[in-house]
Order: sequence, then structure tokens, then C-alpha cells
Amino acid sequence: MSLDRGLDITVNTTLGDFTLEASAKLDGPLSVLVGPSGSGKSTLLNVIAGLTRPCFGRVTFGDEVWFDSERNLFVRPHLRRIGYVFQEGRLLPHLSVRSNLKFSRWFRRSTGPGPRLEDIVDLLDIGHLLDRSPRNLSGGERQRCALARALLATPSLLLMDEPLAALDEARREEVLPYIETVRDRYRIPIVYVTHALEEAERLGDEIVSMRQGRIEKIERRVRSPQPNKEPSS
Ligand SMILES: Nc1ncnc2c1ncn2[C@@H]1O[C@H](COP(=O)(O)OP(=O)(O)OP(=O)(O)O)[C@@H](O)[C@H]1O
Repeated sequence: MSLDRGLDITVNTTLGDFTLEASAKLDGPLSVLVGPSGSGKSTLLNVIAGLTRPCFGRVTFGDEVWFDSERNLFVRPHLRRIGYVFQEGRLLPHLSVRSNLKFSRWFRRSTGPGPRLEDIVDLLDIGHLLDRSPRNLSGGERQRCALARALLATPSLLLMDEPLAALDEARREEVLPYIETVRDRYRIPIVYVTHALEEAERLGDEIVSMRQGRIEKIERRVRSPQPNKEPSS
């Protein structure tokens, strides 16, 4: 199953000694970027997000052109309607979880109604965490709240940069089913960066292997339906 909103990327950019020269069509719904440290995964994610402006090339998402060097066209990050989940969650520490979630809705760019706060809270089982400070959450709880915050901004595309890398095995196992539920229930394309091959194989509809700033191969996968994979907390 592929989405009608795919990413089409042909870019060349240099950061210091590093050159990213990447060309790919990502149809998802969940595309995983894998590769050794320094291969350019986060740089490619930043190019998609508009946080790095490439020297040359073109980036499109569905029928939207986000970057075209020939036309000197560059859509700024906040206009791309992208949700971002980072390794550390990056919730605002001086606000409660509830305020973090409400704050995120304020930045919505979609004209439609968007998901209801209660539905996202239920989906990610974070109702009991709403009045807490992000400082008092476990790593897994923090990432579930960060995912909720990203979804509430009604993104067209979700970028996840090593969201489980800072968690131990048990916490990773706690969060993975929620990511699977979001992948399967919300038809938002996701580009997901990880070092962990088993995570890539469990989550990915396509696995994009990077090495030295290039995309070596894209492997499309057919995921077999897994019984009892709803989150269990
Ligand atoms: N702003 C910058 N200036 C100079 N070099 C940079 C800049 N940003 C990234 N790099 C270099 O680009 C290369 C690719 O970095 P990137 O973070 O994209 O790799 P990665 O595959 O995500 O690595 P990791 O898995 O360790 O996070 C690295 O050598 C990095 O040092």
C-alpha cells in the first residue's frame, strides 16, 4: 500500500567536508532511513523538513513543490506542515504535558478539523500524564507525549529522528506498538531514522539504506499483519 502523497527528492548539498547527493522517491507509508553514523540520515531528514536548504535540486511532496533550485523556490519549514519527533522528545519543560499538547494545536496549519485532543490522548494512553511536568516522565512516556504533540498539529508528514534511541530495551518495546498504531490508523506518511535494523524491519514499508551521503538502495517490504499488536498499557 502506498500513499498518494509521496516524497520525491533529488538534492545535492555540501556541509563542511560532507556531501549529500541523494535521489529517491519515498512512497511509504513508513519509510525508514538506515545507515552507519555519518551517512547523512539526519541531513536528509533536515532537507525534507526545510531545516537545511540544499545547494541544488528539487524536493516535492505530493503536488507541493518544497524546494526547486532552478526556480529559486524554497518553502520555509513552518509552511510544510511537518510533525517532528526527536530522540529526546523536546517537550517544553516549564509547561505541563496538557499545555504542551494545547500549545502544539496552536501551530496547526491544516484547515480541516484535525484530530481531537481526547482521541490522541486515548490512542497514546497518556491521560494520566496530562498534569505532570515533562521532567517527571519516563523516557517512554515522554516519547508518547512527543508523538501526541506532533499528531495534534495535524501534520501532512511526520519525521521521526531516532525516537527510541535514548530508551532501554523495555521502554522501546513499550513505545513501538504506539508507533505501529499511529502508522496503521492515521494515514500520515512517516520518514523514520534509526540505527536499529530490527526496528526498521518491524516498522518499515520501505527501507532506505544510506552510505557516505548517498542512497544505496530502497527495499520495499510487505508487512505481515501482526495479531495483538495494540498497545497494552
Ligand atoms: N552543519 C554542518 N556542518 C558541517 N558538517 C556537518 C553539518 N551537519 C552535518 N555535518 C556532517 O555531515 C555528516 C552526516 O551527518 P548526519 O548527522 O546527517 O549523519 P547521520 O547518518 O544522521 O549520523 P548519526 O547516525 O550519527 O546521527 C557528518 O559527517 C556530520 O559531521
